[in-house]
Amino acid sequence: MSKKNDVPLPEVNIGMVGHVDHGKTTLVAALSGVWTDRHSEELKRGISIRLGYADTTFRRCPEDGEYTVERVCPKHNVETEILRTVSFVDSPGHETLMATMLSGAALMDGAVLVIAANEKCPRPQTKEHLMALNIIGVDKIVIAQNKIEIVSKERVLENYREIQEFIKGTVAEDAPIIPISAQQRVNIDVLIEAIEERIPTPERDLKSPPLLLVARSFDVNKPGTSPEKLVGGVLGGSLARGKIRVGDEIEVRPGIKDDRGNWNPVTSEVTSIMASGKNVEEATPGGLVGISTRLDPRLTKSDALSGNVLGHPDKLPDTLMDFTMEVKLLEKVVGTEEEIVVEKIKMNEPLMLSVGTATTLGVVTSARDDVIEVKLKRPVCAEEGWNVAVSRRIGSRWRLIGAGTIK
Ligand SMILES: Nc1nc2c(ncn2[C@@H]2O[C@H](COP(=O)(O)OP(=O)(O)OP(=O)(O)O)[C@@H](O)[C@H]2O)c(=O)[nH]1
Repeated sequence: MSKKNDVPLPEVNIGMVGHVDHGKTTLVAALSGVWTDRHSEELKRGISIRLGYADTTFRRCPEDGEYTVERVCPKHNVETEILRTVSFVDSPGHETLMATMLSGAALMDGAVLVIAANEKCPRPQTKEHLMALNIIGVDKIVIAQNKIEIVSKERVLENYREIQEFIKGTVAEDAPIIPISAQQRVNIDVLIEAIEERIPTPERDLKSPPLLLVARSFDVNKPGTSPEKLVGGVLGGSLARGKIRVGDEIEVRPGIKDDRGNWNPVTSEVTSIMASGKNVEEATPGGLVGISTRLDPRLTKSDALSGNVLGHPDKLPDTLMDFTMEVKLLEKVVGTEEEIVVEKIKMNEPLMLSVGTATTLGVVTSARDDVIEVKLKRPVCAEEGWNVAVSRRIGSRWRLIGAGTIK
C-alpha cells in the first residue's frame, strides 16, 4: 500500500454504495488498506452504521500499464506512476440507514455500485441506492460484481445478465460491470481502470465563496481534559465549491437552536485543516477534510453539526424554515421486497427530506400536482435548484418516494 507523505491530495469523491453485506467496506479496504467502519457498535451489529472515509492513490506500472494502488509493482519491481488520489465515501447498505446513505451521496462525484454475485440481482437497496444516486444527480457509475470466487462460473454469468437487465433504462445503463472479489483482491486493477475512465475529476469552482457540506462533527478531546487544554470542535465534510484556509473566519448554518426555539448560525475561525491525514493550509473541493475551529467542542460532539454548511460569514445560502419544491414521484417504492405503488403526496403528510448532507422532517402545507410546500421541523441551509430526496414513512421505515428540486 502506498505511503501518504508524497502523494497528491484527493481530488474526487467516489461513493461506495449497494445492498447490505455486498462488500462495500471490504472493497474500500482492498483499494485503500483502510477498514472504514470497525468501531464497536458496528462490529457488534456486523453492519456499517456511519459513513466511512478512506483515501487511496491510483497508480500504473510503467512496464505493462497495469492499474494498481501499490507503490512498487510486484511483478516488475519498479516504482509505479501516480495517476490521482481519490476519496472513498463508504455508505451503509442497511435499509434503515438510507438517510445516512443520502447524506453521503451529497458528497459523491461518482459511485461504485457493489452487487454480490451470490444473491439474485436486484436486491432492494441495490435499487434504492441507485435511485438515490439518480435523484441526487450522481451519474458517473461503475458496477463492481463482487464475491465471484464463491459462486460457479455459470452463476457469475447469470448474475451478470441480471445486472444488465436491471440497469436498463436507469442512470447506470452504460456503466461498466466489473467482476471482482474484494476479499481475494481479484480484478481490482480492472476496477481501477474502469473508475479512471468513468469517474473523471469534475471541473471545480474555486472562485466562488466556499461552501462545505458538513457530514460529521466531533469533539476530539479525551473525557476529563482540563478546560484550558480543550481543543476546539472539528467539522468534517467536503467542499462543493471555493477554498477554505487556515485563519479564515467561518460561519456554520443553520447552526444551533436557542432557548426560544430560534436557529442561530455559529461563527468561529479555522485553526487547522486535515486532508488525507496531513495538515494543510488550504482545502479545495474533492476529498474529505477535517476543519478544526475554536468552537466549543460541546457544540460539535457526536455529529451534532452534521447536515450544516460551513463557509465565510454572510456568504452562505439562506437558512430555510420552509420551502417549495417541484417533485417527481417514483412509480413504485423501490426499497422493499414487495414494490408498492407511490401514492400522491397529501396535505399535512410528514416527509423525510434529504438536502445536501442534511436530513430533516417536513410537514406538507400545500400540495398542488407536483409542487409541494413543506414546513421544516429543523431548518436547512440550501439554495434554489438543489436536489431533495423525498422519503415517506411506509410501515416502520422511511422509503424513498421521489426527487424534489427547491424552487
Ligand atoms: N467471499 C467473499 N466475501 C466477501 C467479499 N467481499 C466482502 N465479503 C464478505 O461479505 C461480508 C460483508 O462485507 P462488507 O464489506 O462489510 O459489506 P458492506 O457492503 O460494507 O456491508 P454494509 O456496509 O453493512 O452494508 C463480510 O463478511 C465480508 O468478508 C468477497 O469478495 N468474497
